[in-house]
Amino acid sequence: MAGVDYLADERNKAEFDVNEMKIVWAGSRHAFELSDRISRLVASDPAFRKDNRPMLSRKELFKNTLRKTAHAWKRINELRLTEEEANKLRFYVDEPAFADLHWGMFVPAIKGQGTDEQHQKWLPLAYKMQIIGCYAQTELGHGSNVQGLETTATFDPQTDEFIIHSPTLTSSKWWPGGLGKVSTHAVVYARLITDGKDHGVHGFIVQLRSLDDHSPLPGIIVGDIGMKFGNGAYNTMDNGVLRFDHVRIPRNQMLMRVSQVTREGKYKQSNVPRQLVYGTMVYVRQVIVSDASYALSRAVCIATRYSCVRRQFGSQNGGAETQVIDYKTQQNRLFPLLASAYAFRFVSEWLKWLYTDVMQRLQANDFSTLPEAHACTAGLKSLTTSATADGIEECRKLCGGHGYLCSSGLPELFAVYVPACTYEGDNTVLLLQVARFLMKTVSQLGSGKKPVGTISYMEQAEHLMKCRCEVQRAEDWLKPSVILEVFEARATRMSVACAQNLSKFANPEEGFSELLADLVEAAIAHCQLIVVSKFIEKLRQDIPGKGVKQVLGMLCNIYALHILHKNLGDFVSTGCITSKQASLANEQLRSLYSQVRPNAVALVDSFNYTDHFLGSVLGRYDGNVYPNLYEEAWKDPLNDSVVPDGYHEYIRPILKQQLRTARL
Ligand SMILES: CCC/C=C/C(=O)SCCNC(=O)CCNC(=O)[C@H](O)C(C)(C)COP(=O)([O-])OP(=O)([O-])OC[C@H]1O[C@@H](n2cnc3c(N)ncnc32)[C@H](O)[C@@H]1OP(=O)([O-])[O-]
Ligand SMILES: Cc1cc2nc3c(=O)[nH]c(=O)nc-3n(C[C@H](O)[C@H](O)[C@H](O)COP(=O)(O)OP(=O)(O)OC[C@H]3O[C@@H](n4cnc5c(N)ncnc54)[C@H](O)[C@@H]3O)c2cc1C
Repeated sequence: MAGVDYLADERNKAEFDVNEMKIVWAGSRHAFELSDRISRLVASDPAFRKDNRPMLSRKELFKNTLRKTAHAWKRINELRLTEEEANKLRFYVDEPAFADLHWGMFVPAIKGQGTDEQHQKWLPLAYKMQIIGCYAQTELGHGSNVQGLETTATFDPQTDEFIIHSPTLTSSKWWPGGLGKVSTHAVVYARLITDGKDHGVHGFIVQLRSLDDHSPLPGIIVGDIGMKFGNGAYNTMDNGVLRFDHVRIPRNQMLMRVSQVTREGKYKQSNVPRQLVYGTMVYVRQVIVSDASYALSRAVCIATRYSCVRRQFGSQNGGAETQVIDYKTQQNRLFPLLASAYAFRFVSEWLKWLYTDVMQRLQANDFSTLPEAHACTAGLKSLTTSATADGIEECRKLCGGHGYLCSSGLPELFAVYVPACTYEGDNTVLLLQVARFLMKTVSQLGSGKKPVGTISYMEQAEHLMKCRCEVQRAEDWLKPSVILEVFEARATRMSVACAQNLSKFANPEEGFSELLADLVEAAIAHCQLIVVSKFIEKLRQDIPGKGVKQVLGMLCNIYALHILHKNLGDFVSTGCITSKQASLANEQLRSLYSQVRPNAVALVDSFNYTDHFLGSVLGRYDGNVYPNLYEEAWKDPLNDSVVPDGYHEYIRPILKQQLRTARL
């Protein structure tokens, strides 16, 4: 029956204004309207169909992606979309493609590390896509250890050129998205060598392919690195391999904002920190935090709607069975993920602000907030992507058997998403960067250098080391001040314990290596505190709309108390809370689940996702799951014929043989 809303009862239960919540989720009325308009534009365009992806061979899949990307570019130009609108359009097309790296890394690398003259030369070409670029940093032998990269860029003063070379197999560039089959150019990271001296890794703009016939330029070997995890999924992307055999580029193609090589071959450093060479990664990590909230919210939307449709057990006197969402176990698995999606959304908004602020300061030669920006982007990238990858898989399990079908949308979402735990910095490696920042902060306590920003809580380290949680009743756990203090105390105590253990080692690096696992846990505690505190800050703002602030308050408490519950070891062993207070937190959590329950579907409707974007039969807006699931099955190519290909070759002979055996 077309047009029936099977989730209408659920929607009627909502205790808040969904339209206002949509605006809170989008960030502003403008952002909501833009996003709503562009998502509908994409959903209504048959060229952006994506349900057939898992069935396509790699070649068909890739060509399809090229077609869609070209169509998207055509629409962007025809409709004269702004940069913000074009980004949204690519987001809703929902297919990883070379263009993501062109716009997301190649252009930002030139912007961030190039000089004004380089901007003038390269950016107009890139903006018009007259050249297509990628970000070629990682090599076969080294990804995390950027300082260990082996590709060389040797200055030749005779010709005023750099010679780009891959001296070993392990120096082959390996992984860059868009490199394998599409990019005409790349920002290549290579060791700069002048006059026999190695100045470390720097960025260079290198042309890879002819702009006439797309063939690789002389001295360049380039190709795709092969199939990746999952059907469809990230295989739409041409992650590539690249080798250079003494390829010459003009001197002015070294990105020279951070350091320069003069005509005479002298190496000079600008008045800016060397770490700005890593600037593109900071930018992208910030974007990845935002993407985490979208990916998790998408999975949660599917699992929540389906959990309301799905009924199992509990029928009394012939009545309806229980909706699976009403099982406390389902709620205990689902609602913290729902809360996390909102938490990540708000922390990503704050992180975007932090990044913009750092960029403005950099323009004014103020580099003081760079270390904090690095620690926050690295730590939050790690925390949110790990939680999202695990969360998508949990949502799949929350949908029972049907979650395993591609038509649920969850397998592909997981396969596309899970490399986010690795790219832009392996999550453990990034947490260790946060840990270094924490250890440095602890070592400076009492030195007169005040910790600022997200680490300013450490200023109260003396108090936080000995304070006792005041909770006596379950409701006390609803006080933001109580939650903040226990999270601050836990983070401080874990960092200080690591610092104390480190001080037992004569060699600090040796101590750091020995304590890696503890350091990672301290870093996670610090990052979880940031997420909790930014959610609480959000709630201190004026949020209009009936019931909106109240329901967000519930989600904030669910996020914090669930983390507390899952990490009780930390909170209890560091003496931040007692086991009695832990059980009161759990009691409060159960009560919060009951309060959120009637709002669950409305909370996922607030993401405002179209059925096209969700790409899930289980997560359909109208909840009409079963007939569509049934219909979807018949679309599988295996069902094109009643008797499968291979029957005569393989099935029939077995059956015949069994028949003979049976007769014997
Ligand atoms: C969408 C999908 C596309 C995917 C694309 C990709 O994956 S692209 C490929 C993505 N690839 C990756 O993500 C690779 C991951 N690996 C890396 O990012 C780095 O090699 C590293 C950070 C792990 C180590 O760095 P290192 O060997 O230099 O060693 P070190 O630890 O000694 O640090 C020295 C100092 O620099 C500081 N600092 C460091 N980074 C930054 C920064 N970004 N900003 C500012 N500062 C930074 C650090 O705090 C320290 O400061 P201190 O204490 O002296 O004041
Ligand atoms: C889908 C995808 C797309 C990508 N796109 C690009 C791109 O466009 N451009 C680009 O340049 N690169 C790209 N990459 C590469 C990516 O950035 C690297 O794979 C990533 O930075 C991890 O580095 P690695 O592979 O060297 O991992 P490794 O560092 O080899 O990690 C292996 C294991 O060692 C551990 N480990 C490593 N170092 C330490 C340490 N110091 N302490 C403790 N444990 C450690 C890690 O935690 C991990 O468990 C992409 C990768 C993927 C998967």
